[in-house]
Amino acid sequence: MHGGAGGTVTTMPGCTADQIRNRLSDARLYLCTDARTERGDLAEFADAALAGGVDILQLRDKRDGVPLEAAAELAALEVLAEACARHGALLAVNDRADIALEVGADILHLGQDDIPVSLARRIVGQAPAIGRSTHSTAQARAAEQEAGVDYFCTGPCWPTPTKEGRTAPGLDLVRATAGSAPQRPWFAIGGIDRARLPEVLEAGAQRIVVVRAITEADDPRAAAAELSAMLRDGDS
Ligand SMILES: Cc1ncc(COP(=O)(O)OP(=O)(O)O)c(N)n1
Ligand SMILES: Cc1nc(C(=O)O)sc1CCOP(=O)(O)O
Ligand SMILES: [Mg+2]
Repeated sequence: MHGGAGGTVTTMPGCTADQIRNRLSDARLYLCTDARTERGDLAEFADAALAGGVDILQLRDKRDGVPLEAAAELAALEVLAEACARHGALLAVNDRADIALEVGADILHLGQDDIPVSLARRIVGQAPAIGRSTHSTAQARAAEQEAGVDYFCTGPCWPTPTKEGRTAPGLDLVRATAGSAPQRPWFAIGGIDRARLPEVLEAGAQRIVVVRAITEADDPRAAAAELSAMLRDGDS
């Protein structure tokens, strides 16, 4: 899918733009993980989550809202790039187009307060998919139409300590988005776990993003496998 093996992270030929978008369209389970610096088990954790069925893996390490320094982010992404390559999953970078370009990421994720999509495209080129966070029906509609955007997320579905201070539009935004039948893939995010997933599916989402439901699980592989099975239950 992407480069990034060995002592330094290098940009290598990855998937074509079409291959990335096909895999994105098939994806159901998207995980954001921190670098697990204290636990020191990032490679083992990533292997477990991906073996359980995670389709997209993003590095999102923001303790108290503060992102990792670039060198630490590149080192963690090298580990995740190798894991994604082992499992055929998509690697996503959060916020930073320069780092996405450097590691040959499949996906760059941008929020409402991040750099404009048009600028990100000039940096990363056409191949990587770009995703957008949305928190209202107006933002979701804009993300569905904005040039250069390949998928979007709606949330938070529930208030979450992972993104403190963000007002939750709740499942109403999921229902409204599902009702508008977007042409681009979209994911529900925020406070989703195994117990709440049936409500999210009932509201009309087919894809989800999670953090704690897998990062804080005693058995990340089993947690991912359970979510993945529930998400794919309706697939033929
Ligand atoms: C897949 C995915 N969805 C949403 C977010 C949140 O992005 P953003 O609003 O820019 O907040 P930060 O994560 O950057 O703090 C995301 N990272 N990934
Ligand atoms: C990173 C992030 N973005 C959100 C958004 O609504 O855009 S909610 C969120 C955190 C999701 O974490 P958890 O699964 O632990 O609740
Ligand atoms: Mg962001």
